[in-house]
Amino acid sequence: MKLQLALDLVNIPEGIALVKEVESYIDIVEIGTPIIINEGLHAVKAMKEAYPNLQVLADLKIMDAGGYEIMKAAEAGADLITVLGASNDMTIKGAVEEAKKQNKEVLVDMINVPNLEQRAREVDALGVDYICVHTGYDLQAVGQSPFEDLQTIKGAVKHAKTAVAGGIKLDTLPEVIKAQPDLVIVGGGITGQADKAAVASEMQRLVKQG
Ligand SMILES: O=C([C@H](O)CO)[C@H](O)[C@H](O)COP(=O)(O)O
Repeated sequence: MKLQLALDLVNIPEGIALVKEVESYIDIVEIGTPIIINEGLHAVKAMKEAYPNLQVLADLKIMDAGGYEIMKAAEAGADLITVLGASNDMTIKGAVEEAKKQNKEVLVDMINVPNLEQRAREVDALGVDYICVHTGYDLQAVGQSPFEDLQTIKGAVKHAKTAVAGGIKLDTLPEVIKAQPDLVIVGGGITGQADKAAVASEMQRLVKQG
């Protein structure tokens, strides 16, 4: 099981400084969609240059032009790139094909997919690397969480690795780990804490313990 730190509400220098505090406790650093909107793929390039030993995920949430957008993120140094589960199969196929060419991984974000179990099976058959259940900020704000969705896809996905994101904190991490995802994604649960290193270190301990 791996731990991914999601950076969303910082600029490039703030993100690089934040990762310095938790570098040894995380496997993957995510350049979140808000950062990419603000800074472009330069943020991915800057993070990879600053931390060549960490994997960098570009949260592009690709919805169309799968192959082209994967190619651009790969050029910037991303190791993993997100594509939306709600996009067309042709988009996901194009993304997977290009990612394989570039030796990169595709994480399909199932945010707002209504027929989760069926779509997870379909996406799994397209050869993606990860399928991720995700409760976004707007649904977290009305009390939703991704925990039940994780159970749903665990029963449906046979080939891809599974991932979970959306409001995970230190106190809810044990419940998440029980469902045995391959990847746990945490944003505010680390970035919003006063002692980020202490929280990330404890999260790493729990994740490694499985
Ligand atoms: O993907 C995310 C969100 O849609 C904003 O882009 C976040 O990175 C993801 O939800 C993890 O962050 P937290 O919910 O703060 O853990």
